[in-house]
Amino acid sequence: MQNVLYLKDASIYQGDNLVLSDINIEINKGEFVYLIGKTGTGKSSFMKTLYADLPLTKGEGSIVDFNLRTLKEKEIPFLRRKLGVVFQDFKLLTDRTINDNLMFVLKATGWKNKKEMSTRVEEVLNKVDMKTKGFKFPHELSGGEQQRVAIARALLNDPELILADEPTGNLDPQTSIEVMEVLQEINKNGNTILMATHDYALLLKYPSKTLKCDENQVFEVVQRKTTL
Ligand SMILES: Nc1ncnc2c1ncn2[C@@H]1O[C@H](COP(=O)(O)OP(=O)(O)OP(=O)(O)O)[C@@H](O)[C@H]1O
Repeated sequence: MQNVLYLKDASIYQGDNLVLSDINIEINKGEFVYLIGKTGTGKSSFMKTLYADLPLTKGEGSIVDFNLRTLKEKEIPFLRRKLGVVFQDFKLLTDRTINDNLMFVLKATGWKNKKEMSTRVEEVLNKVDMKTKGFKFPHELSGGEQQRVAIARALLNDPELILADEPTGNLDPQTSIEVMEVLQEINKNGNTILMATHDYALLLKYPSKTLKCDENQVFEVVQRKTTL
C-alpha cells in the first residue's frame, strides 16, 4: 500500500454546517505533512474525521485501509489501533505513573504478556528519550516531557499513521522544538505523520509538505513566507 490516506471529493460537516468541501488529498507512506489554517477554518474537524470522531458523509475517504464512508461504529477501535493520535493537551491519565499509562493502553488493545508489555513500554519511552522517567506521575513532568510521553503512547501499537493535532500548542518555543525534534526523528525512522499546527516558526525551521485549510477548502501550498 502506497497511500495511507486519501480523500476524494470529500466534504466535512459539523452538524448542518459545511466546514470543508471538495477535498482531494493524498498522504503517502513515510511523509511528514503539515495541516495549517487560521482558527475556525476546520483543522480539528478534518483531524476528527480521520480518526472517526466525525463521520464522513460526502465523498470518498480511506485511511490505513479503512473506508471512512462505510466505517461501522464497531470498527472504530480497530481503526484507532492503526493510528497514533496526539493532542494539544496530552491527555495522560493523571492518577497513575507514566509506565502505568502506557501499560493501560497495551491492556486495552489486547496485549497479554507482561514481559512483552514492559519491553514495549521501555522501547517507546526510549524513542522519546524518557526511559528514566517511567516511574513518575504526569504532574511531575514538564509540558514537553508529557507531550513526549503522549508521543510514546501513540507509538505503542506501531501505527501506520500518526495524527498530531496542535501537539506544540501548549508549549513554549524552545520546548516546541524539542517535541518537533522527536517527531522528526520518528518520521526519519519510517513513521508517517500528519500534524495540524498554528506554529509557522516550526514550518520554517522544518519545511515539509503543507496542506492549508482556507475558505472551506484544503489545498497544498508551496512553502514561501508570503503564502503562509
Ligand atoms: N461540535 C461542533 N458543532 C458545531 N459546529 C462546530 C463544532 N465544532 C466546530 N464547529 C465549527 O466548525 C468550524 C471549524 O472548526 P474547527 O474546530 O474544525 O476549526 P479549527 O481550524 O480546528 O480551529 P482551531 O484552530 O480553533 O481549533 C467552525 O466554524 C466551528 O465553529
